[in-house]
Amino acid sequence: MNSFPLPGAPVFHRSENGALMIEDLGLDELAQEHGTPLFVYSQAAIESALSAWQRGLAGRDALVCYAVKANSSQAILSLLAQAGCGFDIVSGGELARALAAGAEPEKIVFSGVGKTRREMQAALEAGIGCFNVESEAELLALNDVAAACGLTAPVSIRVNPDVDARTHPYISTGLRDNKFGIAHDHALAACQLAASLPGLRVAGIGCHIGSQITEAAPYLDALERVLDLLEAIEAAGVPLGQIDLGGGLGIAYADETPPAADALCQLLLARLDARGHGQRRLIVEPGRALVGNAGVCLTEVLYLKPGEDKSFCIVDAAMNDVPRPALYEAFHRIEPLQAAAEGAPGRVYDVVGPVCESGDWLGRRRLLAVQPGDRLAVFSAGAYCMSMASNYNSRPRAAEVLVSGDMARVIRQRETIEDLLRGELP
Ligand SMILES: Cc1ncc(COP(=O)(O)O)c(C=O)c1O
Ligand SMILES: N[C@@H](CCCC[NH3+])C(=O)O
Repeated sequence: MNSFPLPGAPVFHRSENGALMIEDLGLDELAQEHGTPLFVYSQAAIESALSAWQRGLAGRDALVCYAVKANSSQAILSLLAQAGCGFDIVSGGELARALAAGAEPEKIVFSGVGKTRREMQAALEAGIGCFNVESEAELLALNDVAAACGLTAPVSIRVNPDVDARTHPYISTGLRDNKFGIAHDHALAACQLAASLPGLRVAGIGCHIGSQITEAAPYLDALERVLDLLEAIEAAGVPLGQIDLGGGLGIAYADETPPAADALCQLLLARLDARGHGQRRLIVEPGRALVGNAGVCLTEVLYLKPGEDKSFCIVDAAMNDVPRPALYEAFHRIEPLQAAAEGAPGRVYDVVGPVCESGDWLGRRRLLAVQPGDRLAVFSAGAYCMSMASNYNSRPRAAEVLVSGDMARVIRQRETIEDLLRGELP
């Protein structure tokens, strides 16, 4: 596995003496200064990922709405907002985070199958750009809330196009038996219902077929199906303005070769043009592709437990910090922060955390030449790690640092024991 380029290269690279670097800073120095486990992100990597989408969509009526769930830290949201990005939110909490980070309300879209009336009201009052509605029952509830507030809710119907995104079953969302979206066959009725409700304004149609998608084909299939529907719905008398193609573009955790964002956008735009829809407003909702390979989780080796059949490298980060391996058996590359001495003996380890679960592993069968006290980087930890981190085993959540060039700043303090106990009553 280690013959592939480092995820996030060239932002992540090794110096001449073998130290692992993020931009112009040594990761080991950052780990020593701020302690471990520690998430470290590159501002340049996030900005360059966003500009690939913006480049691919340049000259069009298009908006990139970052899926906040991938990493919802305030500093990351604000740097994306400053770069002109919109946001895809799925809760009142994400709405508050996006607004606090300086998001323009009209560049916010609200997805999710279970929006509460309270969340709908907050988003309406904030003046968000669109609600991506996932059921007829939700249309009725949103209409009630809008009427009660004296406002009109812009809605886009999220359809389930029944397309196989060819990704892990837990992160596939566009198949008929997933809970997401309005079934293809019900989309016309849903649009007609929305158009008949006085509190709603039909703004468009969309889909989101899954996450960590590494090919363009499922996107093109979904686009074709959405366009077929859009044409049928408009022919039936409901004009639909925009198309939202959701998020889902994958990243290279190992040897995956997902299309580049600008290339994918060009393919999608060419297909829209070919079908005569090139003038329509297009929204995309990437999450992982903007931040996933911009971050690492640094961890220190606590103990080695060599064995005849299996050896364990026990580190101070765990499934509560980097949950993806436990949840999806996901692969994250793991590298020592300092190069091993020439000829140092290596051993094949399972890299595991201190949490009391056999599922608490970060990497399996990794060849490492390490000693207790050495530090490691878990790569591709910018997306769906900190935002899914928990306090399981009463472990305070890690700190986060954002690097730009040779500057580093703490963007989230390490949680304390007081934080853990806050709000609890004896
Ligand atoms: C509606 C919606 N939009 C966007 C995303 C972002 O997905 P990804 O991080 O795979 O780009 C998700 C999560 O899968 C989602 O559910
Ligand atoms: N949490 C998933 C992605 C979920 C996308 C949300 N619909 C992951 O880590 O890969």
